Amino acid sequence: MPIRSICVYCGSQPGRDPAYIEAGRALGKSIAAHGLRLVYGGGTKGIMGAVAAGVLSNGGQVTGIIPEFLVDMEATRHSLGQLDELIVTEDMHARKHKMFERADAFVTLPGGIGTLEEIVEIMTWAQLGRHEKPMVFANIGGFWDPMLDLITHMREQGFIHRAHLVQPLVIANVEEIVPAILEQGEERPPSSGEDAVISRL
Ligand SMILES: Nc1ncnc2c1ncn2[C@@H]1O[C@H](COP(=O)(O)O)[C@@H](O)[C@H]1O
Repeated sequence: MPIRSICVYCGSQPGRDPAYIEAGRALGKSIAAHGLRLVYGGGTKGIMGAVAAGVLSNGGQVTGIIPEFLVDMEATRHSLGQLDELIVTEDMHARKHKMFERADAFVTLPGGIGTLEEIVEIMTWAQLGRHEKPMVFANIGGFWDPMLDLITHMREQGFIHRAHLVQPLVIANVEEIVPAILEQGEERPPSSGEDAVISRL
């Protein structure tokens, strides 16, 4: 499956550790350097803004997908105008579906409830066999460890069915994320997904 675009889910806030913003910028830079398009939620603040800035300042392409009601919560409409593609949707459901359609892979940086909901939905759709797109937890400073422990607990307790379909990569080093996705995209067709690239749950 050729990888042309990567959807990044992340916090609309910067978080406490400056490493999160740095990771956002570095991931954006890496996406641009590999000639891929960023698909994201259109936010210009927090880690979302850092990822988009990282892509744009390195000559990359960005699609922002944002529901109408969030546009006016952004700092300036001008900053949204800097994206090379802006899609305004009617509501959150349409936004998430459009992000899914437009992306060939998904990366989750640190974030809050919104970020959590987005990646959990994508994992749910993988479990249901709706897609085989690569999914990555960018485990900056171990941020996702509690979530990964919970998923392991669910699996051990027999609540994750078709577990072979829900095998996100867990990668702590931002520089390794895009290469790992590209490698999985090359390897993957049909029913694979069993081999570890970096580390899997
Ligand atoms: N200002 C915002 N612009 C775009 N999207 C936003 C904004 N604020 C929140 N969101 C939504 O929340 C997630 C990230 O949520 P966190 O709770 O900060 O993790 C983002 O993808 C949007 O769905």
